[in-house]
Amino acid sequence: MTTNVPKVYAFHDFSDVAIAVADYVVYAQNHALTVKNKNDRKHSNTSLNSINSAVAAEPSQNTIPSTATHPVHLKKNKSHTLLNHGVHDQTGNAAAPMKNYSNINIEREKEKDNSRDNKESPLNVVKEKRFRIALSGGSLIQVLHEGLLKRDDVQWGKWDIYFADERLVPFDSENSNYGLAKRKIFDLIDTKKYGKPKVYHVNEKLIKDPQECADNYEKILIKGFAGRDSVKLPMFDLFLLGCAPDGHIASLFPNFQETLREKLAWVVPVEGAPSGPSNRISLTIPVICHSHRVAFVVEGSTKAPVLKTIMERPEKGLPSSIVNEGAAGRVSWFVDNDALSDVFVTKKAYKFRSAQKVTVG
Ligand SMILES: O=C(O)[C@H](O)[C@@H](O)[C@H](O)[C@H](O)COP(=O)(O)O
Repeated sequence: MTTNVPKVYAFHDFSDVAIAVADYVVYAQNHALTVKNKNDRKHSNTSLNSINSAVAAEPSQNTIPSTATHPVHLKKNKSHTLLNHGVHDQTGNAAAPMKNYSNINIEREKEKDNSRDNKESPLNVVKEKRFRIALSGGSLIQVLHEGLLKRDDVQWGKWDIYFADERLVPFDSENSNYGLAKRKIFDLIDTKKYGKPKVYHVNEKLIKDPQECADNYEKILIKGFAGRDSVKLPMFDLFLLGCAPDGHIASLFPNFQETLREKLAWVVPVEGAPSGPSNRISLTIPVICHSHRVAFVVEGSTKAPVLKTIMERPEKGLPSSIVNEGAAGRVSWFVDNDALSDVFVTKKAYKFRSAQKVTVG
């Protein structure tokens, strides 16, 4: 694999991380809610070839079916990998392998953007824009709690919030990502003042069946992203990820090669997770890498060893290294100094982009 070095913003402590992440989120929000021109998406260069080459010990796979307008598994088997199952379009017809998937996708995005630019007045565009964000669980929720809730420029009413992953436990469990985000963020928003975000979580009734739950959540994403414009992959304005000491991001674990190699599904079931609740669902690497921006938020000394591997040994193919490669140029890391101790990487000072003009780190 080639080495793509992401931007790494270093901070003194957790509070500084929270302040900067909130600023970055608001910046992404403002960008998403403002008129875009066609050049805004020119960096939508998700490279499945890069992703392929970044997945350890996996032969390169360039030929991907392209006829379907959204994920193509009507009813999936446990394995979604391209080599293991038939591929169908929306009508259930077999789809023949065609040209390079990512190029077609980029062309379609460009065409759509051009046609939007031509047809819609700026006023209409602004009215219809929504900020689409994916959240992970874990300490990220506390970071957002501390950073976002005290700001008065978060347009919550224009947010569509999805989850990067979910642990398949009841929502009132302390392990539920949605449950945690609800208690720590959604329930605390002054909705009279800022509006109410649309929150898309898994169907709690399906938590006993990871495959069904993943399929159902994928349908929710398809409805949200492909309802108006058919798309091959959803494009989040911002995808927020943590990284666990064992290297997992969302619920994509190192050595779970089948889920890491997934090319077609937007959401996969995960069973037998080595840490935390065993059954989960997760958005996939192609979805993460297709996002307009990806930000990792990592704090604490327990993360230092894994960060060293991610930053210094990308060839190991940890999930975050795959994202650093697959979304190259759109990835930022917000990390405190404890997590960066002993990591050889160029650290940047974060420059505030939204209303405030402060520099921390
Ligand atoms: O459900 C999950 O397991 C999370 O989405 C997961 O990917 C999380 O982001 C990391 O485990 C980091 O969590 P911490 O920041 O709490 O270490």
